[in-house]
Amino acid sequence: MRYHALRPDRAERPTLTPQLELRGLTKSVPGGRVLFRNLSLSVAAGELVAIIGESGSGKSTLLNIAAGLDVHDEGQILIGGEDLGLLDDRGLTDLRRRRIGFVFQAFHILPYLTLRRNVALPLALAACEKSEITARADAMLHMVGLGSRGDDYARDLSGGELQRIAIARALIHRPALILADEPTGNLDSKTAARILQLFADSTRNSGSAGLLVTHSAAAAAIADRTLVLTENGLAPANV
Ligand SMILES: Nc1ncnc2c1ncn2[C@@H]1O[C@H](COP(=O)(O)OP(=O)(O)OP(=O)(O)O)[C@@H](O)[C@H]1O
Repeated sequence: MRYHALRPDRAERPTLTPQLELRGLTKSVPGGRVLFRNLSLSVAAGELVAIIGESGSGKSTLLNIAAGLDVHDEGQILIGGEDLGLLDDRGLTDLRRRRIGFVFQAFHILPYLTLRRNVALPLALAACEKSEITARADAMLHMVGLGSRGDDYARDLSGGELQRIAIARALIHRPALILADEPTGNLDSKTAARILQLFADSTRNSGSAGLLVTHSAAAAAIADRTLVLTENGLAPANV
């Protein structure tokens, strides 16, 4: 278990407004089974929190709830201080585009687009100038070590390269919150370790709050805090 006190660079930082706040969340699934009750969590800008837990405990469901993609029974979710419960469908969609980045295990990268266009997709939806989109996409490709490959097609990439593109795309619009669901599940352990380090560094450098669901001890070790999900909410994990 790592504590902030072990990281002087983080301990000296002034307290920041949490980018993600979950307050008293309860979620049950059809049939009445309660996945978790009264769950609370606060994640600051630049902080990376790993969530572990048994298969079926509700980790992916929790990420989806944090993004407003699934509904909860009770509780409140704030992203960058904005209360999701006060938004209609359109407001939620807009908030997701502006403030959230996703990295999924299955990548969701479009094979017949170039790497530059894949990475730039969140900006295209935000209606930026074309020159700015290209410059920012190229900067993100550079950050993930694929700076010379913007014109290549995603269909030609390896699993590790695809995951780097997914990270670049998730961060390009400088989201308040980045959510990652088992981002290295398909990768060999050496590639997974590199991708995780990249994910952690990029999240911290972008000043995003990161929430990472994982089964991997290596992934948990790279986070600032690791929490285990149970029916009673989140508790510090012994890793
Ligand atoms: N809409 C739903 N209807 C019925 N059951 C659901 C629904 N959504 C989630 N569940 C159940 O809730 C449980 C939690 O699922 P979830 O995918 O969040 O778990 P997880 O912790 O991410 O699992 P894993 O580690 O295996 O990926 C599962 O048993 C799943 O079948």
